[in-house]
Amino acid sequence: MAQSIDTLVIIGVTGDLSSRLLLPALGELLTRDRKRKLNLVGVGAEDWDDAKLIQTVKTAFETSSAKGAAVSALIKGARYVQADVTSLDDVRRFIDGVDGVPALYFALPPAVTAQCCALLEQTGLPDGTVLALEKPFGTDEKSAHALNEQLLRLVPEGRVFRVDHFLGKSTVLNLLGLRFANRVFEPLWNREHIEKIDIVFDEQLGLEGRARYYDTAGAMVDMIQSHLLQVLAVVTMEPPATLDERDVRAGRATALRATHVFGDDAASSSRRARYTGGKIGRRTLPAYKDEKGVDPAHKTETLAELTVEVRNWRWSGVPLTMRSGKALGSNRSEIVITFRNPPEVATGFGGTREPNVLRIGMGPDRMELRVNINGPGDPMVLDQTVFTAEFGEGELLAYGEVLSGLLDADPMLSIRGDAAEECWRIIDTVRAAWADDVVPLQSYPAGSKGPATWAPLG
Ligand SMILES: NC(=O)C1=CN([C@@H]2O[C@H](COP(=O)(O)OP(=O)(O)OC[C@H]3O[C@@H](n4cnc5c(N)ncnc54)[C@H](OP(=O)(O)O)[C@@H]3O)[C@@H](O)[C@H]2O)C=CC1
Ligand SMILES: O=C1O[C@H](COP(=O)(O)O)[C@@H](O)[C@H](O)[C@H]1O
Repeated sequence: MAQSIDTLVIIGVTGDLSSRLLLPALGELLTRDRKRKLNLVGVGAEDWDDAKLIQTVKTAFETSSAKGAAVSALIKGARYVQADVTSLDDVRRFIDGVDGVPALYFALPPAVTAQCCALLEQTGLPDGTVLALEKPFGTDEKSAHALNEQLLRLVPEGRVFRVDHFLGKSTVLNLLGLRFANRVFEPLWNREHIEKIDIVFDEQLGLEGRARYYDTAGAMVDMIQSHLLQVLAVVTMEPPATLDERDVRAGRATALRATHVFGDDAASSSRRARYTGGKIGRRTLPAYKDEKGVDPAHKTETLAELTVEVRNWRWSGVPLTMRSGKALGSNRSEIVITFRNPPEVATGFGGTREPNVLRIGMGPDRMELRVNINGPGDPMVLDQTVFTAEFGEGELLAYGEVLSGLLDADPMLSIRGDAAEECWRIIDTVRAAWADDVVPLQSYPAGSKGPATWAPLG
């Protein structure tokens, strides 16, 4: 812990992200770091007061069993400021009231964040201020670039945190150790030995009342543009010399710069679909188009798939497919690495010819390696056996890792500005093809595996 922030200002503290994800993770972090001294200021448009904020913080902290000196001190001093952060006077008021060096966490709709940042150019910021912005960062490559320029007028790059909580997931962090601290995987981690890589994030969750945001985002922007491309960057990056943010972020950004839609053909490399009514366990879900707040004219996809390639010596020609969707029959969150078959298997062997497969689960955090061995019974008949390892849960929730980096001013888990733009560059041609209806919007019943014609991944 190398604390450099005195006050965490959560702007949009009355919203879902703050109460469901940020505050519980903060409680967990303060439970671990008992010596951390942190003030909390909540900013929101709602007519709340300090007592209401404190009650919200306590309720959120209970969900992560937060306790200890740092927790009690933060709760005692928590302060609420009612403000419309698109009003210059209101922004000036809450900035002037901040003690010490602040981290401003924008837990706001992205368009409101951009408006607020424009006003901060007029008010100025205390020395050392750190800014944390949620995804989606911009709405396309051009707007992400403009937002980067705007932020750099406020603070230097090292103090801008473009948050992607998937980078804080313990399995994604474990990937660094798995890849770069072992002799057995890295020499095989290339086009000579790997046939394909699939990164899958299927959810049973449906819209969950998030139409205001999701109906203009869809699965491609909500999950692939941000989270899954970041996972892909960690899977495909070159070994960093150190875990310093300069090496790790440069490694991820370089991998993303080399990433392109497979064959530059958005039509054959992407698929999209939207759920119709159905049952997930005991829950009955209406069709997405009938959910409250949805405008069917947006043709928002709730399931997206995209195959890309990383154009460098290591990965040339290897298809990397990302898929994410909502209202599916089961939760599935994993990276699946399928190896090429051996060049020759001795004549005389019977049994399986399945390839070696490495599965890395992103919750539950586990690893599974499938290998062919002379199994029980006839020794000339090959069987596939599975080595498994439980990674165990990380010390902190993903947002706890993110907040820890933010409060200690270590941007290793933050997306560098150029990388944020690259992620839009990668998907922008696909979104244009979808807008032109080059790729049909298919459908699948809620609770199913997706459209019946889609081949399963991994
Ligand atoms: N919720 C989630 O699971 C996740 C969210 N995110 C990202 O986090 C961000 C916030 O999302 P989420 O919390 O879900 O959204 P919500 O709509 O639940 O919360 C946004 C908050 O911002 C407040 N707000 C809006 N305009 C203003 C304004 N002018 N002045 C002051 N406060 C304002 C809203 O207040 P009011 O309701 O009164 O308008 C609301 O409390 C988004 O960028 C989202 O993509 C990222 C990962 C997960
Ligand atoms: O950011 C988001 O992530 C969640 C999934 O993340 P998890 O940490 O809850 O597993 C996803 O449901 C949501 O749509 C998306 O906005």
